Amino acid sequence: MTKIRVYELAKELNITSKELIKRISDLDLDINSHMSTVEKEEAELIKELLGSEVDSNEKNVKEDDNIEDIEAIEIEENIVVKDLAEKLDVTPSEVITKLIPLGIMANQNQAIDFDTASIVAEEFGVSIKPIDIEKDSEDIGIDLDFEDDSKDLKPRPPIVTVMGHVDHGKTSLLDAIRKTAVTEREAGGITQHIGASTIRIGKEKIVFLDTPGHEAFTTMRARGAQVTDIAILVVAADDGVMPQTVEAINHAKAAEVPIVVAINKIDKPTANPDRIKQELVEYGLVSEDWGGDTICVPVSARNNEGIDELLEMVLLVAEMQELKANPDRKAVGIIVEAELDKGKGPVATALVQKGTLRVGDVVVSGTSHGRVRAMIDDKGKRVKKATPSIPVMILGLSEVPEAGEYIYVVDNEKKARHYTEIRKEKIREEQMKASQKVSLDDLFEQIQSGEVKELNVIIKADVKGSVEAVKQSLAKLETEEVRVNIIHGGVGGITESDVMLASASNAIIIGFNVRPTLTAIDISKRESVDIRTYRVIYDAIEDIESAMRGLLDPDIVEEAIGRAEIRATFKVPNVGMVAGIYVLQGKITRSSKVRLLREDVVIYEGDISSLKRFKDDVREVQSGYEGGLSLENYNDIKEGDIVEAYILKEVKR
Ligand SMILES: Nc1nc2c(ncn2[C@@H]2O[C@H](COP(=O)(O)OP(=O)(O)OP(=O)(O)O)[C@@H](O)[C@H]2O)c(=O)[nH]1
Repeated sequence: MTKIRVYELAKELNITSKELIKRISDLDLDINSHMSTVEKEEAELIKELLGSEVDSNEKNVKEDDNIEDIEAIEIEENIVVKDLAEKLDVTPSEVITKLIPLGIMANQNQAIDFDTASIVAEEFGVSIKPIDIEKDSEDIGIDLDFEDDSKDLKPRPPIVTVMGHVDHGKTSLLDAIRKTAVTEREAGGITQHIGASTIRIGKEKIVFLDTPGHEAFTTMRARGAQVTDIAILVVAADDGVMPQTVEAINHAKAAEVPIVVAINKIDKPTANPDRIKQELVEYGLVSEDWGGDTICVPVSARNNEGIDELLEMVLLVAEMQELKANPDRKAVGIIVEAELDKGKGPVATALVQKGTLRVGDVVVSGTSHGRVRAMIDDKGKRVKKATPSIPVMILGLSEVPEAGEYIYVVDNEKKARHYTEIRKEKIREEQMKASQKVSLDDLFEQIQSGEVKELNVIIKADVKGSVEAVKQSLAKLETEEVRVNIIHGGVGGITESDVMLASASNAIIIGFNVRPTLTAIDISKRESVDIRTYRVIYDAIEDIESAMRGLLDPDIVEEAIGRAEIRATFKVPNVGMVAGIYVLQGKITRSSKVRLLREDVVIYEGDISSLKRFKDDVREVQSGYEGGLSLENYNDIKEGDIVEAYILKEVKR
């Protein structure tokens, strides 16, 4: 049932809320006059009963309460008694006294809702109205950040991320870089892990992010922030381009960040830098000495070879990017890491993007705010200020902000608190909007309304051939309204990283004969990323084509009901292979359909032929229990395989 606020109804009737409440109780209706809202029907009834009476009294009311002359004061949805008193220019105890007849025993630090506040305010002859969140957040946005005049811009150090396949030497390279660049003066400092570090080369500085590149990219980009200026792609010269190398390339490309390639481990006898360059061509990275524009530097992180040259190249690329910021203004930065420290309370590392952050500044970041109590740099030193690009750990925040959130300096703590209130509201709105990400189900409407002009797709498959085949077929689906963009294709299961990339790029994920990991499923739900898995390429193409035309049929969708791990296998004469299972999540039922997964690749899809607990046949085995299972006409079951159980349901689109 729809509810109407007493305060709004009073406004409509042109009387005060207090007056309205009094009249409702005079009318002797079965309505609780202390409620801050009434049902819509009740409101209609009240209007009918009071309408004419109110009209004739209108003038008196206005004169009596004398509130029209005073401009309405804006207050938040919930306001602390003390703050309300301040706004009304009375003492907190005066407010508390007015609350008692309303049946509210509050102390000065307790919050009351808007409607109660409006009744109290009227007692003091003041009219209040709720803050216009939309308008206000815009105002505040302008207040927090603004375009700088180009004449105020000064060069700033580049912020660099190191990316690459596992074991290709990301950590070793970062270590080698730090060692090479440590100057005499800094040598005494103990490096502190704050999530990013600054190194000095002559007069220049470079800032390195510690977080593995693609995580830094995706979590931040998913929140709309972009911190990285340049990506160093590490490729081991003895191993070549591997799945995570490709992933890194696609992440950097999606974020439009230039790549400098470090061909690592050239000290190894099996190193073959030319083969790496050859392999990179396939991904659009053509080395300079081969006529392209990708800088490739051979290095050995182990022997400190080529590091100077690599850093020089990074500075060169930075120079071409003309990275600039205005250092003389209120600071704006991005949080790259944050945690709750037992001794220090909430701590967060911020990279200043523009302006200069100083100890004593009042800051807000998402729903966290506070006065900067102290700042610590990556050498563990206390510093008083941080200029553009420079990472510092900040102490003094009210709560742990999220990585990827912006942090702004504001005028005073009151403004900071006010902003966090608005942010909380925004976050609720954003959570609602998250469900508006692209999905096949509503693709057509989104195309029609002009919301989607490009359909971004990530393809994961069990073999490389499928990835290529899908890419080619999808490219043919382009229409005038919508372009199909394959932002990443790779071999293997659907991982957390795929989901984060999809979320950051508003993409859907298509899997062939592969399945998402449990974490990937969790995150996809949180980030509202649409994951579709198929066994046949044709089905996928058909689905996307129909979705683009708004022709998706009512569909049979599957609902995952549980997962179990194969803990042991036994050959049983006349039965075949029987597997000892442990149910990890949900349940496995005798009638459910199942998939057998090996490293997230689907190797069997079908039915269960028997399900047991000890010696007994059972209908289901629940999470946390062991059982035995065999598959219909299938015996290639191995320890470590995963059984995924699901049921099929018909849904209307
Ligand atoms: N020979 C040789 N070995 C290297 C070189 N750089 C790194 N390694 C070795 O390669 C292995 C992996 O190096 P890491 O730096 O841990 O690689 P990583 O990419 O950070 O690995 P993850 O953090 O697991 O993704 C280690 O055993 C290093 O000692 C190099 O230049 N030459």
